[in-house]
Amino acid sequence: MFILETKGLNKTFETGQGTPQTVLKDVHLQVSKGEFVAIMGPSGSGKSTLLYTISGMDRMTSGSVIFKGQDISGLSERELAVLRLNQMGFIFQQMHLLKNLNIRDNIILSAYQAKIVNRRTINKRAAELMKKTGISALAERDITQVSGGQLQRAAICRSIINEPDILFGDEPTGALNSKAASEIMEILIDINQAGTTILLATHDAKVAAQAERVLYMLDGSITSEHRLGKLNRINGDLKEREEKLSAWLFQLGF
Ligand SMILES: Nc1ncnc2c1ncn2[C@@H]1O[C@H](COP(=O)(O)OP(=O)(O)OP(=O)(O)O)[C@@H](O)[C@H]1O
Repeated sequence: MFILETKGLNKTFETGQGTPQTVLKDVHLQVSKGEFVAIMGPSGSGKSTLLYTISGMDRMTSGSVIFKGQDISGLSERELAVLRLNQMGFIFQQMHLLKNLNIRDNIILSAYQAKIVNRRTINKRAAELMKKTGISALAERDITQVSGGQLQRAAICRSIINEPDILFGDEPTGALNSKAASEIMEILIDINQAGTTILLATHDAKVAAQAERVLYMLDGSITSEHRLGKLNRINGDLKEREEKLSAWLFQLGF
């Protein structure tokens, strides 16, 4: 069963200089429930635009996006906002945490807004997530008083507090050193193994090698895909996966 499907998805930006730019071209994508999919491709190939369009943050020009059996192209802005709040999680670099709130309040804010469960449950869930991601001691800190890796952990807690069906990530480890990046990936894999579907864009083969399937985008289209299968954490086959992925990317000229 597909949790997410796009059919003939196109996105054209009006650039203001008279020449519209078509950034997504006839994208057909199918993501199964519980899958972990990475999107790679050169800078400017349309990875971020794809994530924004699929999640309804940006309007598609034509085509359709079917999420959990529902075509979301006809939904109003308000309906899309509710869908995103309740069923989707985002770890995007542009979506900063709020400066006037401490770490805990940043994490719980969207859950209070969603009102799916009561505040007591939300607070309990936030405490569990902070514990799991190792930031419990930082709950009261201002977001300017923690490291980039710690901030990213808080962003992850915030993105999953409403227990989304799907988690979108745009370079979720992009700004981090390699130790912090691999710790974040551990957390994402835990989330995926607990059942959340993950779709993330990355330039980093080490990150993508942990996904089940890697898609390659070129000039607005998905031109190729590489199936790696589920990561076996116990046997630690990451190095081999990374080598296979790098060889594939090399063939594609990446
Ligand atoms: N709001 C916008 N208006 C006009 N053009 C845009 C807009 N957003 C993105 N683009 C253009 O769309 C193309 C794809 O951009 P996008 O950010 O999706 O690529 P990307 O593959 O995510 O790149 P990167 O790896 O550098 O993040 C680029 O040429 C970009 O300039």
